[in-house]
Amino acid sequence: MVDYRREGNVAILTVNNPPVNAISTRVKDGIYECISRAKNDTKVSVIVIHGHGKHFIAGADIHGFSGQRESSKVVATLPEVIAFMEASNKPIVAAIHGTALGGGLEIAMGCHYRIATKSARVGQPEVLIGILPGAGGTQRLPRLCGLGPALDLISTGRHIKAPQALKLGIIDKIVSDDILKEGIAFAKAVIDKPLNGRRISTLPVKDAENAEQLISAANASVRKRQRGMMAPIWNIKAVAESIKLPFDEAMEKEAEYFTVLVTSSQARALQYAFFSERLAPKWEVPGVASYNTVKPMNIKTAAVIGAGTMGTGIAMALLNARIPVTLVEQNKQFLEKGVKMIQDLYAGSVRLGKLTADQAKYLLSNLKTSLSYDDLSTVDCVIEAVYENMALKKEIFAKLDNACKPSAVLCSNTSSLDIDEIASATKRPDKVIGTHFFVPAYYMRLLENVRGKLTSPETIATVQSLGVRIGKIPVVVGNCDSFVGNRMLGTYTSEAQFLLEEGALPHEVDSVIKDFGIPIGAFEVSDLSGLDIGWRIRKERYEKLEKSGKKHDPNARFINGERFSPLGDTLCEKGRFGRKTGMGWYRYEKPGAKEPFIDAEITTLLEDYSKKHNITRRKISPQEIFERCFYPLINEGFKVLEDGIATRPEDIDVIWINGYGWPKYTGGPMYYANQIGLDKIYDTMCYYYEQHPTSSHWRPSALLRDLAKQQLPISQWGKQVASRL
Ligand SMILES: CCC/C=C/C(=O)SCCNC(=O)CCNC(=O)[C@H](O)C(C)(C)COP(=O)([O-])OP(=O)([O-])OC[C@H]1O[C@@H](n2cnc3c(N)ncnc32)[C@H](O)[C@@H]1OP(=O)([O-])[O-]
Repeated sequence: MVDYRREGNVAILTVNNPPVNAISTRVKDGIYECISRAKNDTKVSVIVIHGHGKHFIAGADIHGFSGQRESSKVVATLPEVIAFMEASNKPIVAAIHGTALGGGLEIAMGCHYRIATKSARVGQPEVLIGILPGAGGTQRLPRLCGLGPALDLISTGRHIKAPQALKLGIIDKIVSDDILKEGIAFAKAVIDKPLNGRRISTLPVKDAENAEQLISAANASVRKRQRGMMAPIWNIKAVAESIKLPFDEAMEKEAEYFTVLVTSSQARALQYAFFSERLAPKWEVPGVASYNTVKPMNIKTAAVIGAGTMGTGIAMALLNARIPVTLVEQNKQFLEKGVKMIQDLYAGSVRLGKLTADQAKYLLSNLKTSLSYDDLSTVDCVIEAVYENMALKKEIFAKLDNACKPSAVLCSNTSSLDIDEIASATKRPDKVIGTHFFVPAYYMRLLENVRGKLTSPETIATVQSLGVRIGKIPVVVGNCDSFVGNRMLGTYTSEAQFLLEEGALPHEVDSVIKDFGIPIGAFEVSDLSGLDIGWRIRKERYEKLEKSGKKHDPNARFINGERFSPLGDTLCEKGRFGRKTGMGWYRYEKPGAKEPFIDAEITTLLEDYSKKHNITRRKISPQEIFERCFYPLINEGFKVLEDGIATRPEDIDVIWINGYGWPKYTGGPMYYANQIGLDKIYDTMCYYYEQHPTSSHWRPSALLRDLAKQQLPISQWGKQVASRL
């Protein structure tokens, strides 16, 4: 785990714990033993510590916080090992490449010098997994780079690159990529330098005079940006101790706060989410294939059909990953508008300093445009992103099938339509797959990849690997109406509207949702994305219904015996499409404005609606709003697993965290269900099903019923689910 060798008078410690040199108990013990050996070796004058493989050290082993810990051969804890390193009379140099994160940066701060390659990144990301830098990071970082930057880095968990770390004083020098050679040379040059000023724990905290202001600004920022999360608050509290107490006493406080966090349910949930996000690309379709049995095709060029918001966003996601894109539209005007959208967004990134003008120019140079599918004969992959209309999509796929080379993968960005039916328009259904991106597609990390009945494992592997390449978290799901995310969302939006029929107002429902931690309420999001989008899909369904001989009544509160709320249609008929028309479930100052206001017209509309349908309006408690919005959603997640549409509960949680703003610190709907208790959810579902027998989303899932009896942790019942498929 940690190798020791000597080159002349330089002891070289190599941390070797693939894949990221995480600090397991054995790594910690190894470092302690090797430092002891170097201290005792009279031939050694200086010590270099570096990492084997791609990283210096990416932090403590996250498995160790919730799983069983290995027993330690040495008594020292990580903070003690770091103190032991700092106290060494032989200089220690941390030679950093890849990343020095969390405990990795804390170890580097226990060294007397830190050098790094230009591309190396450092940070204290513990907050993102619900804990704090409990090996002295909250005390050494403010001494090293100042209170302000330390509060920022520790409370946000963001990584910074070596040049910025150098400016902040976190590292001493940027060196070439031959990190070990550089480390040895640097070590030799500092052998005789005095160490007193190099022991960070002995230094005063920089910018301590502005402490009050900096701490209150950090707290205000956390309240705004990381609402509901307990770790950022405790991280700030721990850093604040650095200006109140001497180092050793502040370390005791750090340890105390660390214990509070590491045992919290938020930390467990965040760590579960960390591993779930890394599991998602490793797809598995039981009985069919999995990521480690199939090789993806290499996508060198791509095309996007449709230059609207979705199409341009997808094109940018591909361009950002250096994949040349041909953007196709049906007329010049739409195409020009789309290109302008892309140019404007890149110009914005340049203004914000996220890209240089040259980088933006380079990215745009990979964008081609076309009005003809004839230009797509050589592309490896096409992503269709036109509006949701089956006839149109089938027409496009038939044309693509003729225009593209036989090996090209054809993807649809549909958010709800049947992939098999789309694929049936082609002679290559094995190469057709759904790639459901989320708005804005260049930013949102989720990619829901929908496999059809005939989609080949190679096609699944290709879009999964493309997803990773363009910086997404790709999740494979099966084909059903609205797939996983939107299928579950359907229960939540329906129930939110039923609550309005019975007495709640949009802002009351939204505030319960936001209090739970979802950043935007159901009605706010509906106004944001536009009520007309769902209306168009529903109108297509009504037309289908009418074609099958059933007349659709616009006032109907039931469709095929199933409870339905026509409120969304009513609003659309009044031109209330949401933010874009300045009115939807809320009122806005003007079309396009962002801030929603409670609209008395909506209150009257709801009261009239309830009267017309003989519904006695009542005050609905936040608890009932919560259960009615979220329990059917969770239950639908179990149905999705039951149907084999998702194969793992972790995938559902990843979808909800990354596509729908589900608070990560609750782990996602499936993990959260376990925390509430599956038996409690099941009983509540039964209760509401009795009250609302015409809403099938209240019918409890059989899987939920079975699992409710067993009371197992999610990791165990997740395996049971997979073995049933
Ligand atoms: C008192 C103690 C105080 C200190 C606390 C801490 O340090 S807390 C820690 C503070 N540090 C952090 O929070 C850093 C967390 N890590 C990261 O941010 C990124 O992994 C990365 C930037 C290091 C590499 O990104 P990348 O996109 O190149 O790669 P990737 O992300 O896909 O990971 C590759 C594999 O490594 C695995 N794995 C990774 N890290 C850890 C870990 N610490 N542990 C265990 N495993 C870890 C990961 O699961 C995956 O495994 P798989 O699926 O192949 O079996």
